[in-house]
Amino acid sequence: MQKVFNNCYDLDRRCYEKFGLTEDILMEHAAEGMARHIRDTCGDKEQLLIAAGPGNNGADGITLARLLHGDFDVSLYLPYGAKSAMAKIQLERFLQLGAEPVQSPPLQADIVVDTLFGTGFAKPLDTKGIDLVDSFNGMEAYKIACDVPTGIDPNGNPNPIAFHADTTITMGALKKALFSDHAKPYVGRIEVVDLGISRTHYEHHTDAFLLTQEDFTPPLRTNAASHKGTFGHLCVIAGKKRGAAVLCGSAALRFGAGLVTLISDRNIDNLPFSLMQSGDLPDTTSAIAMGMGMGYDYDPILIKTSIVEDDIPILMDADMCYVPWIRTLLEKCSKTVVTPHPKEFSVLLKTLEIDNVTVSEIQRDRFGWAKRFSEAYPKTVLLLKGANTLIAHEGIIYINPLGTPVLSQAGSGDILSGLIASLMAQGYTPLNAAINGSLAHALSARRYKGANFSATAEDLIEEIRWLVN
Ligand SMILES: NC(=O)C1=CN([C@@H]2O[C@H](COP(=O)(O)OP(=O)(O)OC[C@H]3O[C@@H](n4cnc5c(N)ncnc54)[C@H](O)[C@@H]3O)[C@@H](O)[C@H]2O)[C@H](O)CC1
Repeated sequence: MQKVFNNCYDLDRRCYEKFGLTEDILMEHAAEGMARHIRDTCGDKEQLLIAAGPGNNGADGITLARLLHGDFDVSLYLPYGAKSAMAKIQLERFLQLGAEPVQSPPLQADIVVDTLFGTGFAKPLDTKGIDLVDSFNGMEAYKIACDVPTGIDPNGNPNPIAFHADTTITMGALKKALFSDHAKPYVGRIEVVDLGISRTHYEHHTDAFLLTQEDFTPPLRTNAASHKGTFGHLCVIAGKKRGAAVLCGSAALRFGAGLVTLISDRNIDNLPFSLMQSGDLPDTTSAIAMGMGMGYDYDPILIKTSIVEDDIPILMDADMCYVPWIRTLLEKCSKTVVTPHPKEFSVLLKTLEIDNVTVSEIQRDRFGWAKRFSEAYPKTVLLLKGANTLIAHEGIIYINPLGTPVLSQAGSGDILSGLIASLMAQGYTPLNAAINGSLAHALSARRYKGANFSATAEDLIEEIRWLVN
């Protein structure tokens, strides 16, 4: 897990006060990090265009121009001039080389480094900025963004457009803006550069963490004297669209639940042999999944009472966001996970009378809304689906950036529910179940070898068998 911050201004200040570093030292390391990346990965390329803005993001770029001048054919372009104190100092140092900034950017370059605006990006790009970013995006070049791609605002939204980076080299620590859904197409690969001090020392407290593959803890079986009851009994409520419950149950079984029963008052035809069905909740139930394909008029009487009385761990997806009695479960049960996509989340916020917001308002501030929900319902783990899935609990947010377009497929959400509920049935805490279920979902998609448009829900379930670490 890596720490993620709103921005680095407080961390920089702490560096000056606690470790006696200066802005100049930090900046030299920022630029040296970019220079190292360019030397290591672009040794065969010659023409380097650096577009530098007026502030310290631009100052990083001017510093980079000095570091690489002589080794590369450097064009330094300053469309807004050099305005911050450090930008002026760095420009003076650049001029001492006998070099000059160019008056207009070359039409083509091998490498384009965007150092126009970083964490100080404060208002929409003006026409000049839009035209520049647009022309850079159209170039066939290797594109590097310094800290944050220009145009991405602090909430991670292109405003109104953004630099399309192949790689973003971010300074000191990861920033939330890089992990919004809207920023995902723009950031490319993300690298963090140390600023004269290890990240361990540079980073401080935060409320957000980035999940990596190394965080994945699969439910490997270590108990040699086990039996099927050792690994829990998941019950999936099968409502109107029974296929959703079958996919959920099949994924849960594949991910290690000892027993999976579909609960329905009607016979379910063509059920896979490994899934059971029942009209009532069995006494051995160790977790419940409900909502997927359930419909909005499901009669909860019996089920709701047993869930609440026995405080059974429960995963709620999809249609559960629409039913007012979700509130009882969220308030009375101590182990709950809710897994909406943005539209369902908008409905859920309304159902729970937290707020009335549109899907696009949610998508423009996913971190903010996820945090707000988790503060209103601290016992519940929220998993907000998206290109970068967010998992929120007690105001802390975990980001899963590993999802791919392979997952944009009917049934994919039912599988995610099954993976998480399977772990809940096996005794994982709701938070660990949400984290590991979400990682398993993304890693299955990454393992899939077919064309990225071709995976069906069944294909994803097949991939689960290979998730050993
Ligand atoms: N630890 C670190 O992250 C370090 C980061 N460094 C770099 O410094 C920038 C942040 O610098 P700052 O001067 O605060 O902000 P910017 O350069 O991003 O921009 C500020 C500058 O731009 C003007 N401005 C803002 N938005 C717009 C706009 N849309 N149109 C026109 N002008 C705009 C604003 O008024 C200011 O003049 C960070 O990203 C890193 O790259 C340092 O290297 C130290 C360590």
